Amino acid sequence: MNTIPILCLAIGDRGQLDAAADALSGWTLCPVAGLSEARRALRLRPAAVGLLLFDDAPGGEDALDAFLREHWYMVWVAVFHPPALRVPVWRRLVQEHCWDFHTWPLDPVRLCHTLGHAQGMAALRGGPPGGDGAGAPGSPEHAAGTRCAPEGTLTGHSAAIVRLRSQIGKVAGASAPVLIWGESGSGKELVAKAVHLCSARAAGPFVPVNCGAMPASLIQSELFGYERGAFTGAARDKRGLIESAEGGSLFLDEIGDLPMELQANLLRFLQEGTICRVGATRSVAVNARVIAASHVQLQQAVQRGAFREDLYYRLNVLALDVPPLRERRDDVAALAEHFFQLYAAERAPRLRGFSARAMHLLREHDWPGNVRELINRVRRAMVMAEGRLISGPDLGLADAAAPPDGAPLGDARSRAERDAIDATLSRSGCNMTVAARELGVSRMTLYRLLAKHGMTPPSRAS
Ligand SMILES: Nc1ncnc2c1ncn2[C@@H]1O[C@H](COP(=O)(O)OP(=O)(O)OP(=O)(O)O)[C@@H](O)[C@H]1O
Repeated sequence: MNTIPILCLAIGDRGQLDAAADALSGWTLCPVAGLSEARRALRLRPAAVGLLLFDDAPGGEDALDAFLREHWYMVWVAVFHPPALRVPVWRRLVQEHCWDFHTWPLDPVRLCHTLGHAQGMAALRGGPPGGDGAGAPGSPEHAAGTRCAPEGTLTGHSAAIVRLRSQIGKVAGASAPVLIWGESGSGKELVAKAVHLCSARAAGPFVPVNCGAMPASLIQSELFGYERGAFTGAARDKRGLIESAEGGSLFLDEIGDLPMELQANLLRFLQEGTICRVGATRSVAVNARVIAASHVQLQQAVQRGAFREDLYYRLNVLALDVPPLRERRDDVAALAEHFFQLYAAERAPRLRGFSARAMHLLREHDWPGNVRELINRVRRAMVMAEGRLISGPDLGLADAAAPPDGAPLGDARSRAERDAIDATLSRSGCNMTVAARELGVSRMTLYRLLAKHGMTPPSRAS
């Protein structure tokens, strides 16, 4: 008997449930007819695999589409009569949401085989958010005897994200500093929060500090605090951000931007667990875990003499790499759907989702601004779209013009990127902030792109 439950959902004729039960006698099925019953059943008992049964020409494809989007983390296997697939909307539903399909009448041996594979697939994905998939019997995390960051904290089910979730679980159980590397907008802060939330410090504070955004003149007093009279204007004692992370985690974003003199103070804190407020004569003990992040390889900064080597080794005990979005294209659809739901309040009421072409273009795009760029494009499209489905142009993703004969694809992409930057900069009056926002990337990324294409940054301040 296979005891892992499979949701068996009949759309249309309820008799399909009996036929499925006959074919799958050794399985634990949760039979439901219709979407309301399915939602109720999943609330009571989450399932990682669903069998979707439908007959010839069922109605309600919009509601089913919404239901399947809501339960995107499940692995779905469809069973239908072949004529149903002559209806384009049903063909699209199966194509978009189902991992495999069978046709009536059922072949029990083949179906058992498929469902076994579907369960294996579900275990790899980590299972339902808040359900018993992540770390559940049969899942890789369970086999490895480790905790795993819950799926809800990081959307995606690509192999890279499944691996990252498992690494977060392991790192969270330790107490050493963590160093997170990843391109701008790839999700470093989200990963840092996941480490904190999965750790024994979850009940304590998570204090983020962007070392790159703080003026050098303020950063020492902000981080370490000060005593009354330490400098003009210091009318009373003030705790710094490190002290306010007591019992929790201190997230130092863009650690590579920390001025040299403060790197020494941070090193002392990591070695001794104490800090000295500005103007103080005594040090105070602080119990906070340091999680640092950088979008530049710190080792190169060490070689340039811009980052202390001893601090680098002290921080680089547990390292996590957040892969850029272009290296986990399998996550793009799930992320786009996630943000579509997240910002549902902003969307035009008639908007139902993404066209298949838009999804294709999202998957093909190179995402220099990573997940942040995806958020910006989806939010803008949700406001600007005029049809029922978001199209490629709504997302600012037009089909790339065919490259001239013989031109490699890389050249065409590069030319299109350069043209887009050029046009946006001139539209924005050479304002880097406005242009970066319009392109859906950070200012930092825009500067990097300009350097990559040998373009000169505009001279006016922005
Ligand atoms: N896997 C994910 N699932 C859901 N949201 C994500 C995911 N990855 C990133 N995000 C979202 O994308 C945005 C950018 O992520 P985040 O701020 O963590 O990136 P970052 O690498 O720290 O960026 P920067 O280097 O610019 O500081 C945030 O709104 C974050 O919530």
